[in-house]
Amino acid sequence: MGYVDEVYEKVVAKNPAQPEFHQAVKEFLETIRPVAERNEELYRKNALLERLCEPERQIRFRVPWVDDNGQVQVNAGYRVQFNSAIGPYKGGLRFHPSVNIGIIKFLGFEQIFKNSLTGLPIGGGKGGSDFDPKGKSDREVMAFCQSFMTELYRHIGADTDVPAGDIGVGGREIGFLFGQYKRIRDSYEGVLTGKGLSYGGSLARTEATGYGLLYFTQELLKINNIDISGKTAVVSGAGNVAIYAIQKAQQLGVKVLTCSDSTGWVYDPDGIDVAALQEIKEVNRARLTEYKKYRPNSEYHEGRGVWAVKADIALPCATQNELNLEDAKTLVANGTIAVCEGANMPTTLEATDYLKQHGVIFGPAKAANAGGVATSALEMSQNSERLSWTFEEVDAKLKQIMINIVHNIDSAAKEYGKDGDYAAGANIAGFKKVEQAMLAQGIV
Ligand SMILES: NC(=O)C1=CN([C@@H]2O[C@H](COP(=O)(O)OP(=O)(O)OC[C@H]3O[C@@H](n4cnc5c(N)ncnc54)[C@H](OP(=O)(O)O)[C@@H]3O)[C@@H](O)[C@H]2O)C=CC1
Ligand SMILES: O=C(O)CCC(=O)C(=O)O
Repeated sequence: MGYVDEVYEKVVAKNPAQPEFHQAVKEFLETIRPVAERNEELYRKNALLERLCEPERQIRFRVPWVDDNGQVQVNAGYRVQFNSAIGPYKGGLRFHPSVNIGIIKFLGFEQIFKNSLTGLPIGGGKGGSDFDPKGKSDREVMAFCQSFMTELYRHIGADTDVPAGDIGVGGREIGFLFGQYKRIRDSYEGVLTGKGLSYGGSLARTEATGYGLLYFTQELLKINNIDISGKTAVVSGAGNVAIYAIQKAQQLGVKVLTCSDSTGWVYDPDGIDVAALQEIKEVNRARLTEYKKYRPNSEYHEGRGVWAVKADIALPCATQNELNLEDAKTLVANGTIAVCEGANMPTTLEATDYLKQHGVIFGPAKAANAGGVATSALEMSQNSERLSWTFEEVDAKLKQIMINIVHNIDSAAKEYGKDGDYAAGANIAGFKKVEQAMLAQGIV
């Protein structure tokens, strides 16, 4: 048994019943195996991989709040501060009933390497709660956010840990969280990103993850001598990432045929109408069943099904493990040329292997969706210098960051004899910088 296998076994033994965390660690360790073998003595002596897989700090706390009927409710809150070797902890907050410590740890672990790939000085962290904002009044969401921040504030700060949004946490939630932090700390600082434009937010942060995904996909296809323009795409999700991925795809000449939420999915043969989607999801917080009212030619189906629609490009933008082996087989049978991940870990390990074995260009999440956190880091820069950049400035920087990521992961894959394996390239390139910083900083 080699070093990486030993480390994986220890992680599973020390963190029982956390399948998503195990999956993320396994995917990472398998792909950096050649680097670990080349440096085995050094890594073993410094327990480098063992330290990398152990969060620097993890916090779980009670979040009590009162609902509109006067009933007290209790949720669990989490923040996992995974690795600060290259900068303050940075990563989103997820509010969804499925949240548990294993989910937050997988997300925090991925965030370490994603943030490294951006080239910006940000460490990895993630947090959230099993609170479900769906169906709650604005007052209930505010009560929850205030209670959540009443504990979280003591662990975060502009130079310590800077949370942002993720599933279930958008502009409304960030506003309530920021207001409570400022009130408790009496400090107006860039402690959160994804803020509103009137109180320190950055232009283009709302669009950044989706736009970045498309800049990444465009460049990845380009280095494979394929022009993105004129292609068709299937997208899953109908939230922040999906909406702006669809918008940028259309600007680049791609026809997007589908989107989905947790109850069903839409097929629109004329291309998804982004304005309709924004009104349904961002303004009305409604279900996709509404879409047909805007587009009578479209179809709505209950359940899941977007991967069965034939298209050139697949962009999973909803949640983890939403694209399984059967879906991968369908995509290959349909002649899909590329899968680029907007969501975090949306493709199962078996599906990823199948896609790679069948020549599908695979853009892994930690590279493909890094545009969101990269733009968050640009928001931190603007907050530090107390200036705001124009949309065009931020968007141009975002585009260049995504182009750089494509070339860096391509070179890293080639350097270790894994030409075209961009998942390996992303893990290796992201890891190398963190590894150097950890070794330089001693045993901490
Ligand atoms: N926001 C960001 O900047 C970034 C987000 N990501 C990742 O992108 C993904 C989407 O995030 P984001 O768009 O921000 O989140 P949103 O909450 O805005 O949207 C999430 C979308 O995915 C659907 N969804 C969520 N959970 C499930 C589920 N269990 N099964 C089926 N559908 C589901 C939601 O449907 P419904 O409304 O019905 O729940 C909704 O359409 C996540 O994996 C997130 O971690 C990655 C990088 C940055
Ligand atoms: O903007 C951020 O800090 C984090 C975005 C995020 O949650 C992610 O990259 O998964």
